[in-house]
Amino acid sequence: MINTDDITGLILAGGRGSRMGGVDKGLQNHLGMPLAMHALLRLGQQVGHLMINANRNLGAYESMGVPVWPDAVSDFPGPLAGFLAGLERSETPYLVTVPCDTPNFPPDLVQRLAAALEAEDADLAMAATMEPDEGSADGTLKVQVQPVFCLMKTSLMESLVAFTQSGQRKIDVWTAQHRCATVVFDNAAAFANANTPEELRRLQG
Ligand SMILES: Nc1nc2c(ncn2[C@@H]2O[C@H](COP(=O)(O)OP(=O)(O)OP(=O)(O)O)[C@@H](O)[C@H]2O)c(=O)[nH]1
Ligand SMILES: [Mg+2]
Repeated sequence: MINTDDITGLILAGGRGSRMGGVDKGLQNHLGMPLAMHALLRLGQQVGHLMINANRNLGAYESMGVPVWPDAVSDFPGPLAGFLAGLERSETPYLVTVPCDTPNFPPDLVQRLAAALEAEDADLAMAATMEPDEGSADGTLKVQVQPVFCLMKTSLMESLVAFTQSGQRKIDVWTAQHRCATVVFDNAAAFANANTPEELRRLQG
């Protein structure tokens, strides 16, 4: 069994927040706390170590009490830059990522990803939900991967360095290079994320 103490949890807060008007999304207030703090408290119940990946307002993130690491690569190349910062800095055999804009992610996220990774002898495990298949008229559901909810072996660092250095940035292209487990969570609403001010308001009921 994977021990929680062998897992570092990484909050991904390094994006541009362009759909929210370019604000630093992790610092936006949600029910009295910054969004990133919600993620930190929720993930803190599930892992032994925590860190934040952010590229702006580093002092504000540092005041949340865990190490903060910016992307090593500049120019906001996407979430994989956050994965890389986490892999470079974590001192445990496993790293799990969650985005800062999804405050209600499942409390058993890490436990289920870890169980699947072990059971399938995989290198990575990603969350997924069942979502309406837009190509079909009869309400068929299809598996929608949630790739920023990802548990991975930290030994994947060299692979990700090579991948990003070759100029690639798509998560699914990188994860497809490795043995990957997928865990479907029934509660799709738990993965509702705030990309726009309106979506953030909706999460506040
Ligand atoms: N480190 C890092 N993280 C990123 C980058 N781009 C996106 N992310 C993170 O990846 C997760 C999912 O990204 P989005 O929800 O699209 O967030 P975003 O990029 O801030 O927002 P948009 O600019 O509106 O797409 C969020 O947790 C972001 O913080 C990046 O260039 N570097
Ligand atoms: Mg998002």
